Amino acid sequence: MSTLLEVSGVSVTFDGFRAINNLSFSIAEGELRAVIGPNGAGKTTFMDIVTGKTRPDSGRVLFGEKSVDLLRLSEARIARAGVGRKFQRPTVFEDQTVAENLMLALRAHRAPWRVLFWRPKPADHARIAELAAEVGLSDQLPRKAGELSHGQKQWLEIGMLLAQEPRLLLVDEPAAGMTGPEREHTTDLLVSLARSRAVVVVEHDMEFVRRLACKVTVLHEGSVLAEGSLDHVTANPAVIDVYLGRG
Ligand SMILES: Nc1ncnc2c1ncn2[C@@H]1O[C@H](COP(=O)(O)OP(=O)(O)OP(=O)(O)O)[C@@H](O)[C@H]1O
Repeated sequence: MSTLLEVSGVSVTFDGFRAINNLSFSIAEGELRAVIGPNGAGKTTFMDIVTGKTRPDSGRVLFGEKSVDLLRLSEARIARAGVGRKFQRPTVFEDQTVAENLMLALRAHRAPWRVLFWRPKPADHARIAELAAEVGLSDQLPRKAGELSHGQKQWLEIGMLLAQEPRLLLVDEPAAGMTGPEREHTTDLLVSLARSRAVVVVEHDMEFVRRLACKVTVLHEGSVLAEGSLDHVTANPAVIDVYLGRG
């Protein structure tokens, strides 16, 4: 599989504190990857760098077959280049229906001058039905988003991100606040999304990570401490020492 994202030698210092320290790793096209690590390991900062919210002091972040340097692009251009990010808290429009939320996301995907003149076409309605089916909300399309369960709101937001057709989806702690069945649906959803795009999941819940059955990167003090299957990294004494042993 070819490389989609390559982070190399990235460092960020906040007020003299090195939050990301010479971080290097790569994500393949269509890969599902879990990123774990103790509080303060740099997981959020890593996502902030890839999405352009935080600018590193040094290093490179290359994306796609043309190796576009994301560090030269604005946040909006990074999103348009194919990087989507799902924050921990759902940010759907509560007073709009599920269908309207998806429609807004489709509309927002257009370049700013196009949004102004955009009117939904039959193909857009079909796309909304497709997006809803992809995240398991086909039977919820007429409902107000505010009436959905926490898990359903999260899936709706994922559906809205899919409207941008990302090639890389970054997902921050999806299992937080979900019921058992919602977690199961979310694992299945992430696994199925990764069939046609790369998905990077930051998560603390080890059972959730186990069910993803993917390669795991352990961050510690802003660098990669270990990488491999969950069984491989959780057997690593250094990982047990800094992360698992503390629980
Ligand atoms: N804007 C900032 N200014 C100062 N320090 C920051 C800033 N952002 C992050 N940090 C620090 O950088 C370190 C890495 O933080 P980060 O949020 O990336 O860790 P994390 O692995 O996501 O942790 P958690 O699991 O708790 O979310 C922390 O020590 C944090 O306090």
